[in-house]
Amino acid sequence: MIELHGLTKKFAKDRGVFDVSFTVEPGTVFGFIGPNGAGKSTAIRHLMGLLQPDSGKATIGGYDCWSSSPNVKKLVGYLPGEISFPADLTGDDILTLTRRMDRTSPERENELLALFPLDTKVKVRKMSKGMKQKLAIIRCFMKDAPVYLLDEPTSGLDPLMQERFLELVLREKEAGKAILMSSHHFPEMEKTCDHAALIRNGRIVVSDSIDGLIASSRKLFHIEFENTQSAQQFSEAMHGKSMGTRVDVSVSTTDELNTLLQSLATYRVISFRSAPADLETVFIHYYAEEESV
Ligand SMILES: Nc1ncnc2c1ncn2[C@@H]1O[C@H](COP(=O)(O)OP(=O)(O)OP(=O)(O)O)[C@@H](O)[C@H]1O
Repeated sequence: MIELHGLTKKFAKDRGVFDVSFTVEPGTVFGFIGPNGAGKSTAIRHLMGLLQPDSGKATIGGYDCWSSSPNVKKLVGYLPGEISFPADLTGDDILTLTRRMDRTSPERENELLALFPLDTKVKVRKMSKGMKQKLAIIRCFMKDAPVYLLDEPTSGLDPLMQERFLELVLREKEAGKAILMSSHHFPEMEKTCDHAALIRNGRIVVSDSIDGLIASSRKLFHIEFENTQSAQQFSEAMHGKSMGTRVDVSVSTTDELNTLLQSLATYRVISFRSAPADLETVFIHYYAEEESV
């Protein structure tokens, strides 16, 4: 439904997106992860027909996002990363405009207003960041679109609203929508996404199903030894991190795991715990590498 094929747009050296390809099928959520300035919004703006690629292409429902932009826009609910409603309009004004433009159903609008309560009489200039975000979410989902492009959708929302937003995304996914969602928030990606890709310096560096990503991640173990001397010895041998009698150590291959278990068998161990693998473990080191560049 959503397809990027070798999408390339160069703003400056290493700035932009380079040879980005992925597909989002109906009834699935695709997570787009990456450090600040990595190229997530640029890719999403191409899908909205707001930018013309230098090469490659973006299509939605078979329509080219640049040359058939009006057809694409009919299929898409878009939540931009930066909300910029006219400051002098009220929430009601914006919802009325949306109703007219997208011929939305009053039931869907009321349902969304019940999920994300909002004083719609207030002018945009007087709204908090979270209020504007709720208004943008209501506006985006009022359109019962087959495709949603969501750029950092939970930014500014409080935890209850974040939770409601995730429920809404899961419901829309059940209804067969194709959803692309960019975020820096790993737990919410893990709850909603079927597939995720990490983009860095404009290039996709990892892309897989969530289960595949987690299965391939480094496994972290917390081990408690009888004394600090054993902990230190073991930690040095296994390149772990020791804190008193405790050692944290991670492994990525079966060979490494077996070396760890063999070495451990020569010590008296008090407790051995494996930390649950999650998306954060998979991706966080890409963010750390970015910092050290
Ligand atoms: N119109 C533009 N002209 C020139 N450079 C741009 C333009 N839009 C984006 N860039 C640059 O392209 C790169 C990617 O920006 P983009 O906004 O896509 O990142 P992002 O992954 O969405 O970041 P964030 O997580 O901070 O929102 C950045 O280096 C940015 O400065």
